[in-house]
Amino acid sequence: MPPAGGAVVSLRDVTKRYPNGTLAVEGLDLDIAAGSFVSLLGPSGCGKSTVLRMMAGLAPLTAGHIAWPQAAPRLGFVFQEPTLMPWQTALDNVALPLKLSGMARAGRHRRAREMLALVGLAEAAGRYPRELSGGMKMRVSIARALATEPDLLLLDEPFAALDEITRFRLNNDLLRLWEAHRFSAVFVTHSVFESVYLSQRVVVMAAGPGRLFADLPIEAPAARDEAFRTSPHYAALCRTVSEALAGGMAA
Ligand SMILES: Nc1ncnc2c1ncn2[C@@H]1O[C@H](COP(=O)(O)OP(=O)(O)OP(=O)(O)O)[C@@H](O)[C@H]1O
Repeated sequence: MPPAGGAVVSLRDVTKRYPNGTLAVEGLDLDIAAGSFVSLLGPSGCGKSTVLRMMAGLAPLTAGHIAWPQAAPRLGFVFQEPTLMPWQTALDNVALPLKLSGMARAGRHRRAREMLALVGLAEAAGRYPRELSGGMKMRVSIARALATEPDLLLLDEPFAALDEITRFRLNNDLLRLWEAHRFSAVFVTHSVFESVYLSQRVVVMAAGPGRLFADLPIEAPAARDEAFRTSPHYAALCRTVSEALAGGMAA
């Protein structure tokens, strides 16, 4: 099967077996439409992180292939832990990927300041990670991932360790960033509520081995806000996704 038209990435019959014999993912076909926000949802161990890591080139495939229809797409990765360098300021942490790509100091600092402003941390540029809250550290991590203007942003449960209020706020911030910049996003989560709130599409995976169980479009208003979060429509969508997840867990 060729890559789907308009896809930023296409996985075809992708299988991953780890060296210890664990079959983490088997026969996965998945196309991510350019500019879309897709959540990967599923029980612990169903292979969500493995899929993301294979897309990022951090884990080799055992079989199948991953096609990138657009030449040399830029990728950004946001991990569950913010993974900031403790001895560098927020500004230098955000500027790091730009430094690695060879951008001169003045240019990368200018860009890093813009990115920190985008995530609401303009005032914290000179602070070290130990001086930032968990939510602020995650904002720095997102700013760092966006600094290289990625075509595809891969997020692996970025908000799982945060309290609910911070999580809701960062959900909104991430959506605003996505609306403004329209990068493609693949967001791994355990949370039905988060997946429905953020996504245009929720891909439910089942375990043993990891595979695609359900593929659900989320037909909801373009503006996702607190009114949407408390609407009957949101509740109904969450119920549908929740039932698919229960089916995937029983499968
Ligand atoms: N480096 C590794 N070596 C061996 N097995 C691994 C490795 N990484 C993951 N696995 C196994 O592969 C399977 C899929 O793991 P993965 O982390 O992709 O799942 P997940 O759905 O992201 O889980 P979680 O939601 O708990 O993070 C699990 O059985 C896990 O134990």
